[in-house]
Amino acid sequence: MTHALELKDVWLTFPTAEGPLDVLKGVSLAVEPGGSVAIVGPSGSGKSSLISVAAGLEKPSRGEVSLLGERIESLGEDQLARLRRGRVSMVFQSFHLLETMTAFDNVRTPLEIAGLDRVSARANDWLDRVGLSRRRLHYPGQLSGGERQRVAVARALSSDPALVFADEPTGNLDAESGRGVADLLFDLTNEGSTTLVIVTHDDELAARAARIVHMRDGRIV
Ligand SMILES: Nc1ncnc2c1ncn2[C@@H]1O[C@H](COP(=O)(O)OP(=O)(O)OP(=O)(O)O)[C@@H](O)[C@H]1O
Repeated sequence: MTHALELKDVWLTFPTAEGPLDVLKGVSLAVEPGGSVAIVGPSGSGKSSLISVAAGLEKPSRGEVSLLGERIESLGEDQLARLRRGRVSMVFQSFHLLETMTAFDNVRTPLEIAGLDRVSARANDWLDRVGLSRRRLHYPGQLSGGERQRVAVARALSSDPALVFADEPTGNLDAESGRGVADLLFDLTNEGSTTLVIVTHDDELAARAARIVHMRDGRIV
């Protein structure tokens, strides 16, 4: 595999009442395995759209998307799920934890679904690494924002994925817990061979990535 992620002339167009709206306008991007890339740009410039298309959450209207060496734009849901399972993870601004599950189960369940071994030991180990071993049996509603995001980071990284997409992972956190979550994301992905693609408004956070990609009006500039 030469690239962890490759986009070639990707367009994303939505129908709107005023006619078609081009949200991505011919974006090309190649990310080497093991690196980190920050995507920055003004609000509405297409950063979240880019990450959604790159992660396979949204189909491009035109262009090619390769994830871990495989073209994904014409894959069905099941094929895409199989490709991503345990190898591609997401961290969202709003955490996306399952409220009815403990922190431990939020981390363990995806590992089980991915068919990995030692799922309980891994979940405990990762909760420990993010500093939450004493909160394993707490539900998301019993955790602070920073703690919730640390559970989400443990969940994202516990499968030892090849690629992690993080969309404004510190956007809902105060400066101090944001810094803690950013430290974890960068340190823990650097430790392994995980590629990190992070969307952020925060220049300090972006500066920690090996490479910064600037977006403006649906294009990389
Ligand atoms: N489903 C949709 N239908 C129509 N327009 C959309 C849709 N999704 C996104 N857009 C538009 O696409 C543009 C880019 O949105 P996107 O969320 O990718 O920007 P962003 O750079 O991530 O912004 P922010 O930093 O504010 O999160 C915006 O103008 C948005 O309104």
